[in-house]
Amino acid sequence: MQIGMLGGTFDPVHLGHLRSAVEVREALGLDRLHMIPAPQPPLRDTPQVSPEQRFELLRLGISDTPSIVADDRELRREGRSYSVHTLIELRQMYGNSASLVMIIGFDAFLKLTKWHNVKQIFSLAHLVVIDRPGYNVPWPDALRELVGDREVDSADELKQCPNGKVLMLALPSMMAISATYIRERLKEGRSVRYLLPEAVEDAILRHGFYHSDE
Ligand SMILES: Nc1ncnc2c1ncn2[C@@H]1O[C@H](COP(=O)(O)OP(=O)(O)OP(=O)(O)O)[C@@H](O)[C@H]1O
Ligand SMILES: O=C(O)c1ccc[n+]([C@@H]2O[C@H](COP(=O)([O-])O)[C@@H](O)[C@H]2O)c1
Repeated sequence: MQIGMLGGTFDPVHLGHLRSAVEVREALGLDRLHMIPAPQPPLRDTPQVSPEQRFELLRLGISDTPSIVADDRELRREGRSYSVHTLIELRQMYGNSASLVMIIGFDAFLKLTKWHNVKQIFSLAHLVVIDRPGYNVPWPDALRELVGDREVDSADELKQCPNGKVLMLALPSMMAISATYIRERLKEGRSVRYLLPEAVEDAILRHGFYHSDE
């Protein structure tokens, strides 16, 4: 069995996240992909839109996409949303023989050396890094050292052991969409149509999320 985890602030979830989730699940042949909102993302300010509201937007966005689930497990934990704790829970849930894959975009990968107990992450899961437009930069030395000889060339190699490998993955449809761009446009009262699922856009406009108070 092969299980994926795609964590995020999802403030809000957008088509860059969702299309990546569909393509990465297909590319790796994942049996299930958990999309997990972080209530208190460790390396940034806690968003104004609450964890429950961001989870609800994610749930609306995923709708009934096969094998992709909105997972609220981090909402049930106190404190900073450290991925290592989430991976421990998923490992307990799926057992030691499942191949567990943590998926992050290249922008998040560039900060990986700052993550909590990052070496333990490799004892729990593989890491798959997906390309993100605008982030074609060289790896810092500390990151190269952390990855060491864990890098593999193909998705098949992730199936041969439960954890510890790193795969850099270019997906066919990279999207230059970010939540920052969406928040900025909403603040300016501009259209966000086709950047996120219609149901998510409708809910954001109905609740008045991200609009300017001035
Ligand atoms: N357009 C995209 N293509 C590929 N990966 C993405 C894309 N947008 C976000 N990701 C990845 O999804 C994960 C969660 O992203 P996050 O919720 O922080 O969204 P974001 O758009 O980067 O948000 P923000 O603009 O607020 O920083 C991260 O690993 C990030 O790298
Ligand atoms: O565990 C950590 O130390 C850690 C540090 C930074 C980010 N993360 C996780 O990485 C995911 C993407 O984070 P972000 O800030 O890019 O939205 C999200 O699930 C975070 O909880 C985790």
